[in-house]
Amino acid sequence: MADPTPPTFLAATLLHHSTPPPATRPHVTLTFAQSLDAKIAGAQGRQLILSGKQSMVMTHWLRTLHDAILVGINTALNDDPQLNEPPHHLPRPVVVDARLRLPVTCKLLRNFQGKTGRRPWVLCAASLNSAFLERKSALEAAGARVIEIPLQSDEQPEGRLPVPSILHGLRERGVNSLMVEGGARIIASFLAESVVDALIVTVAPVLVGEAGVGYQYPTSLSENGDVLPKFKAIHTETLGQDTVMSFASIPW
Ligand SMILES: NC(=O)C1=CN([C@@H]2O[C@H](COP(=O)(O)OP(=O)(O)OC[C@H]3O[C@@H](n4cnc5c(N)ncnc54)[C@H](OP(=O)(O)O)[C@@H]3O)[C@@H](O)[C@H]2O)C=CC1
Ligand SMILES: Nc1nc(O)c(N)c(N[C@@H]2O[C@H](COP(=O)(O)O)[C@@H](O)[C@H]2O)n1
Repeated sequence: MADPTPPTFLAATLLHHSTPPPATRPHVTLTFAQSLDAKIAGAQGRQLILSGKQSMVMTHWLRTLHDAILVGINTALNDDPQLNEPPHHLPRPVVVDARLRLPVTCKLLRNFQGKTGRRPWVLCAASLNSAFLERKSALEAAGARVIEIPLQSDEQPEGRLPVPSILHGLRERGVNSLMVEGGARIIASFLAESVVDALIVTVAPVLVGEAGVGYQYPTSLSENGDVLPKFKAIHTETLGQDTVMSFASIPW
C-alpha cells in the first residue's frame, strides 16, 4: 500500500472499536464491492474485480484494522482469496464451511505454510460422517484449525451455520473485531441477524447484468412490521472511479 496511513474516514466509521465489543460477539464490519446494478460477482459466481486500484487499497487498509476476516465457502472456492496485506498486521482468515469443502491446496493454507498468512480457521458443523472426518484430518494436517459451531435448532437450513453461534465462537476465541467480505449468502445472513455495526460499500461504475450474483435481504416488509432496517450514513468518498459509502447501524 503506497499511502502510509489508512483513509481518514475509516477511523470515523470504526469509532466504536475504541470500546469493547459486546460479550457475545465481536464488532462486525460488513464490506463488499458492487456494480451499479447491485451485483458482486459474475455469472455462476465468477470473480469480478469491481474495485478500482484506490478503493482496493482502502479495502486492504480495512483488513489491517480488524482481528479477523470472514468469507463463505463459495467465495473461498471461487476466488481462492488471500485475505492478507503483508507486511501490515495480518488478520485471522475465517472460512464458513459447514461441510468442509475447502481444498487443502488453497492460498490461505499455502500462505500459512509459507508464513505470509495466519493459520486459517475453518468453521463447520459437527459430523461423524467418515468422509467429513477424513477431510477434517486433511485440513488440520495442512495447518487449518477446524472449529465446530453448534447448531441452534432443527430449523437451521441445511448447510447454514447460525450467525450468532459463529460470532460467539469467534468472540470466545479472542476475536474483538471481524470484517465480513461476503459472498452474497453470507452478506444476506449477517444483515438478517442485525449484527452489522459498520457497513462499507464500494460502488463501481459498471453494469454486470442479470446473470450476475447479487445479495438479497431476506426479511420482507410485512414480516418485520414495515420497519426497515436502517443505517446512518457516515461518509461518502470518491476513490478513483468508485464511490465508497460508509454507514453505522442504528439500533431498532
Ligand atoms: N464483490 C465483492 O466484494 C465480493 C464478491 N464475492 C463473490 O461472492 C461469490 C460467492 O457468493 P455466494 O455464492 O453467495 O457464497 P458465499 O461465499 O456467501 O458462501 C455461502 C456458503 O457458505 C456456507 N454457509 C454456512 N453457513 C452459512 C450462513 N449462515 N449463511 C450463509 N452461508 C453459509 C454455505 O455452504 P455450505 O453448505 O457448503 O457450508 C453457503 O452456500 C463469489 O463468486 C465471490 O466472487 C465475495 C466476496 C466479496
Ligand atoms: N473490495 C473488493 N472489491 C472487489 O472488486 C472484489 N472482487 C472483492 N472481493 C473480495 O476480495 C477477495 C480477494 O482478494 P485477495 O485475493 O484476498 O486479495 C475475494 O475473495 C473477496 O472476498 N473485494
